Amino acid sequence: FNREPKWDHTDLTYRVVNYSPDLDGATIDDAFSRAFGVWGNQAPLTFTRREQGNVDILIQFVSREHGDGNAFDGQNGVLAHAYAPGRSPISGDAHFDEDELWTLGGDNGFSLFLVAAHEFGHSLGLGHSNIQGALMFPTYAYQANFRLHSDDIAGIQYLY
Ligand SMILES: COc1ccc(S(=O)(=O)[C@H](CC(=O)O)C(F)F)cc1
Ligand SMILES: [Zn+2]
Repeated sequence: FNREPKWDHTDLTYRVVNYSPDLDGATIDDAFSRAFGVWGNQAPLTFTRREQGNVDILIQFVSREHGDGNAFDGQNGVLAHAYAPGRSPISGDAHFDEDELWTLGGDNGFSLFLVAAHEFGHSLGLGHSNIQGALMFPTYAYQANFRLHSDDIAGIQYLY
């Protein structure tokens, strides 16, 4: 998606518009908070959740065509997508495919924490890494004990 360099502020806000039925609300909120923390630990960025009003990063669970011209594809395939920083309303927003089974453990389904951490990388301006093992590598691979790769750290510290 259109690539803006980075946010012009570091106190970022986000709102969870709706929740997946796959996990309870508190678990989803915690997964998103931990996913933002992955990046907040490496750069001078803060992330504040807002219950309503204008925010930088709008988070939604949606399926198929959902109004941005980038329809989701049902179960598997594309799991989520996110928009780069910028001034347009959709800039920074992250959409998660509701046709996936969202979980946290490594068994069936996809880790909402891992996918969110990757998507929020895009929301912050990161592209894909060519290093397998990096969070920003373009394909999903479950990691039981998640660790950010040095390439991910280099990327976020280059930007902020
Ligand atoms: C580890 O996090 C992710 C890996 C792969 C994906 S994806 O397979 O949905 C990817 C979307 C993306 O790169 O964000 C693909 F292009 F559709 C999403 C999150
Ligand atoms: Zn990606």
